[in-house]
Amino acid sequence: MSKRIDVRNLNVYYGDFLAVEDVTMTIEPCSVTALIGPSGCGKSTFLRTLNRMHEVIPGARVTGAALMDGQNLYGPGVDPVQVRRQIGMVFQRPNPFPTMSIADNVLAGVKLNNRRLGREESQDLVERSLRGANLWNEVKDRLDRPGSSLSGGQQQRLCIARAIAVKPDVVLMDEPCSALDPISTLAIEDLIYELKNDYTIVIVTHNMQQAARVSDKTGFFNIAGTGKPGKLIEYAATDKIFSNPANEQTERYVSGKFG
Ligand SMILES: Nc1ncnc2c1ncn2[C@@H]1O[C@H](COP(=O)(O)OP(=O)(O)OP(=O)(O)O)[C@@H](O)[C@H]1O
Repeated sequence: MSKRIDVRNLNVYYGDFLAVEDVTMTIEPCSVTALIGPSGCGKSTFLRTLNRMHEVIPGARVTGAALMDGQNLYGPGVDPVQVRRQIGMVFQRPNPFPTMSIADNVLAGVKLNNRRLGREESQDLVERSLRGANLWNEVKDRLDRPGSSLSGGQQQRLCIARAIAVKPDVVLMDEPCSALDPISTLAIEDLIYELKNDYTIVIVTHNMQQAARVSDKTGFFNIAGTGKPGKLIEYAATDKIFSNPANEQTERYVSGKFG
């Protein structure tokens, strides 16, 4: 089930370094939200805080709050592993387990969560997840082949199938197409468009055309200079950000004058 995320006055630190300052935004369910901005402005850092993935980096921490349907993801007693089950992530480079079969790759996240599945249930889940990731027709006759036997674009869709197999509420994507050719990129963009019917999607992208094509809302982050924190400069409907932004920095960035 797709859920809303409310970020309130979130600061993100690496040790003493304030990497992202004071972000407040509401990410709507059943929608695609794109995060854009120049290199180093903190898009990926911010994205990772939404499922507490930044905590795998020693010294990384946040202040402020991020709520999912009202529940503070940083509240006392909240298990980050459980947060990551509800809020899945797809990375820049497709990272299937290379020697594991296609079917086992789909089930890998579910098994990590210690769920035992019967044979029929496993087969159903593999098929449903691969259909959900628009990959079923291409792989249905070779489910026992290794994940590494697929093309890069297929591997990325396999990773999306793995992410949705655990039935998350939100899927975070960190530049999911940057390692892919244009045709595979379009396949992933079509998929993102379909996935928003069932999930809240947040995508970091360097590609402004991609943000314009796939997202409903766009957040523009910027940085005042090296060593300064990244900030959310403007957050609005994607049409508005690209055609009539309120902030001059946004206008300069989306019109290609810097970045
Ligand atoms: N693991 C880390 N340890 C310390 N500092 C980090 C770490 N990861 C990122 N940073 C710093 O945090 C700031 C934001 O980096 P981040 O990668 O989030 O930016 P970004 O907007 O996603 O950049 P890009 O578009 O180049 O991927 C940068 O100053 C970066 O050097």
